[in-house]
Amino acid sequence: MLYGSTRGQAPGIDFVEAMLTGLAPDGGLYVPERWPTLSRDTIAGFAGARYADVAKVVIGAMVGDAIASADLDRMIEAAYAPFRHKAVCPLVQAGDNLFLLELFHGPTLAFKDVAMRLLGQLLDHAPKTRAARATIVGATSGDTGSAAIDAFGGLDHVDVFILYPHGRVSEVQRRQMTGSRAPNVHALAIEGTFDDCQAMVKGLFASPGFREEIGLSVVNSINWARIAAQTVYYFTAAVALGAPGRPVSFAVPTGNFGDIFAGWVAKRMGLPIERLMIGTNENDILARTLATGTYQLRGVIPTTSPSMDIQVSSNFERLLFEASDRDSATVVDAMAELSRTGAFRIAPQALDRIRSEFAAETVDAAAVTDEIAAVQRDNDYTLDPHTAIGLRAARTLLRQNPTTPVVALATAHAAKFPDAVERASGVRPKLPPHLADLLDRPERVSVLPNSRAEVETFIRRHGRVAKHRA
Ligand SMILES: Cc1ncc(COP(=O)(O)O)c(C=O)c1O
Ligand SMILES: N[C@@H](CCOP(=O)(O)O)C(=O)O
Repeated sequence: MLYGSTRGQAPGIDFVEAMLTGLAPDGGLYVPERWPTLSRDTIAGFAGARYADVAKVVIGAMVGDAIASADLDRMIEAAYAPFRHKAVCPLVQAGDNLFLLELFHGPTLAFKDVAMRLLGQLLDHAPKTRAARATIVGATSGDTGSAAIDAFGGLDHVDVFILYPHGRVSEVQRRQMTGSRAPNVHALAIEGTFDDCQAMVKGLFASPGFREEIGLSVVNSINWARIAAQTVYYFTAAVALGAPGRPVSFAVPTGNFGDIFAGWVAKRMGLPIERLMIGTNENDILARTLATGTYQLRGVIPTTSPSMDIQVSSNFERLLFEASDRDSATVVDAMAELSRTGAFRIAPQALDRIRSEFAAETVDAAAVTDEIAAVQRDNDYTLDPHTAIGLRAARTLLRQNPTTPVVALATAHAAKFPDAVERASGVRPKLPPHLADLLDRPERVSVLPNSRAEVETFIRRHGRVAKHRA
């Protein structure tokens, strides 16, 4: 099982190398050279299975022989043990043929835990087997960072640097990052947007020699291992609703396009997914792209769903590669055009393919408020603003086709965004007991300008891995 870059200029490597490398040396994103598939019988066999057991099969197909299966199975068991719900990612009914897939039962209350807990296990295992030490970086609009800090905090051969946009995350998200006492963890508040943070992370990989010097990897969904782990819950949800005998659609609140791309991967592996619905907030580059065929950057607008205040939707590169018959020259040209002009056009055939599998809806702040209020009133269920976007988009899909079940991904616990939720519903959601003292924990954070050079210097100065390697 080998992985190659969407930009076609990096040698094929196995799953573990792809995970440790993060971003390919040519600036592209790793994808399997050949898509693994699961037979109809295998998928049917997931009915009633434990989440971890489904994960062993689905992730195992993507890992190939890069990790001994007994080791992988052990790591998967350990990854999902700390989840607060026995089903790990339970499905709850929200209406006729309408379901919520709760992905927030991990330690930091967002879907990021599902992949990050496993990544923590895999990265802890990999340096021992490949004799490496690692420096992990991540750009976050709040959730990836908290999940990474929780998963990697305290590991002694890994340093973690998380870049978040100063003043643009919720208080709970910020404190989850700045409240860590682990000496290997560094929360960096960058004077810029999430897109600036993500550009800086990508820039660190392009900085001559830096990647090798510090053993750099990244925990965003540009890392293939994140996508692989996020694929599993599409299988468990669809099978619970009758797949493979019955198609299912998904509505996904979307920012960096990682979570919904994992759904596309599940479909490519054999899961009968009818439609993948992109739900966006006012930062609606993906909805505009589907409507016009032009991927065009605009300034980021702060919204009540801050984790999705993203314009540069990194994983769209993977979809573009697939929709363009895996032609890396098309991707290279598009990405060059994007950096030169802030936009690129998608060829008509590729656009048709994308439109045949995906739909998109922009859900503005007023609709988010309505959705939270209505679900609180009608179902006595408290939505977070990101989940409200997914659910609103799911209702649209259901109106178009009431016979196919639609699953909306519930990507965060309402308590991560208590102010927006209380304003909409009148209910102030409480943090679960393990985070009850979060707002009293002392904070540790470094505020840095939007400058790659300054971040690079900070990592060299504060990273134990960097010092060890020097
Ligand atoms: C709570 C929440 N929902 C949805 C998303 C969107 O996910 P993705 O970036 O994978 O599209 C994010 C992060 O981007 C998030 O943190
Ligand atoms: N919403 C994310 C943004 C980064 O997304 P990722 O899935 O690519 O890590 C966050 O909360 O950090």
